[in-house]
Amino acid sequence: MAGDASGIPDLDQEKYDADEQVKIICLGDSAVGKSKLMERFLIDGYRPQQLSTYALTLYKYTTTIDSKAVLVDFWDTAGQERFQSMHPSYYHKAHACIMVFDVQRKITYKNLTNWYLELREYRPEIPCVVVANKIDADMKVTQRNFNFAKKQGLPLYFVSAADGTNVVKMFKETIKMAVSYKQNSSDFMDEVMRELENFELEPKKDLLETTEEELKAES
Ligand SMILES: Nc1nc2c(ncn2[C@@H]2O[C@H](COP(=O)(O)OP(=O)(O)OP(=O)(O)O)[C@@H](O)[C@H]2O)c(=O)[nH]1
Ligand SMILES: [Mg+2]
Repeated sequence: MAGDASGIPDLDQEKYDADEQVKIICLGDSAVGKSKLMERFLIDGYRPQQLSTYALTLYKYTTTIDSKAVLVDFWDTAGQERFQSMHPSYYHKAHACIMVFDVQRKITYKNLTNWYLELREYRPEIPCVVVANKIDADMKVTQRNFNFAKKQGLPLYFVSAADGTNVVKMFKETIKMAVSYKQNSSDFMDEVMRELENFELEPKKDLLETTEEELKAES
């Protein structure tokens, strides 16, 4: 979307208006349905912003939590299997992670271990949810035990991007966790970032005024 007359892009204006801003990343093998899940959730206020034609899509979403305006940046990537791992900047300052596997392909479940290890290398404490996608293809899978989530103490959601089952619930709960993490995290770097964000510059003294006063004082 084009910027307004003052030349300030809309996205910056949104950032300015928000009380809180969080970044949520999405991990998982190729074709597990990461992008389809985002599209399903954002279908009403859908505004993808293609930062790179190659690997990264950034989705903006605004919502209200406890009467505060929250701006969510969802980060989605493509073709991850080609890289085996993500660039560190993908994890940088993320406040929550959605880790997706495809209930129809066992290997995508097995690979969660690798994704999780990498996530924890960069973001040891952020909330992470495990998402079993494509349950529309076989509802029986919801009876199966997917121990990875239980073992790691992570919430598990059975969802379908195709028919929408649990998609809104999963995203809304993840956003809440991200906001709560951002506000309460005891991670040192996060605390520094929080301080910097809340830091307001003192009104600058008019330089000319100062000079005149100083001149008077001197004379
Ligand atoms: N049956 C079914 N198919 C799905 C579902 N979600 C995604 N798909 C299909 O799975 C394929 C991959 O979905 P994407 O969302 O592109 O997967 P991705 O994880 O973003 O893949 P990359 O961008 O390559 O990392 C597409 O053909 C989708 O139509 C679902 O809930 N049910
Ligand atoms: Mg994708």
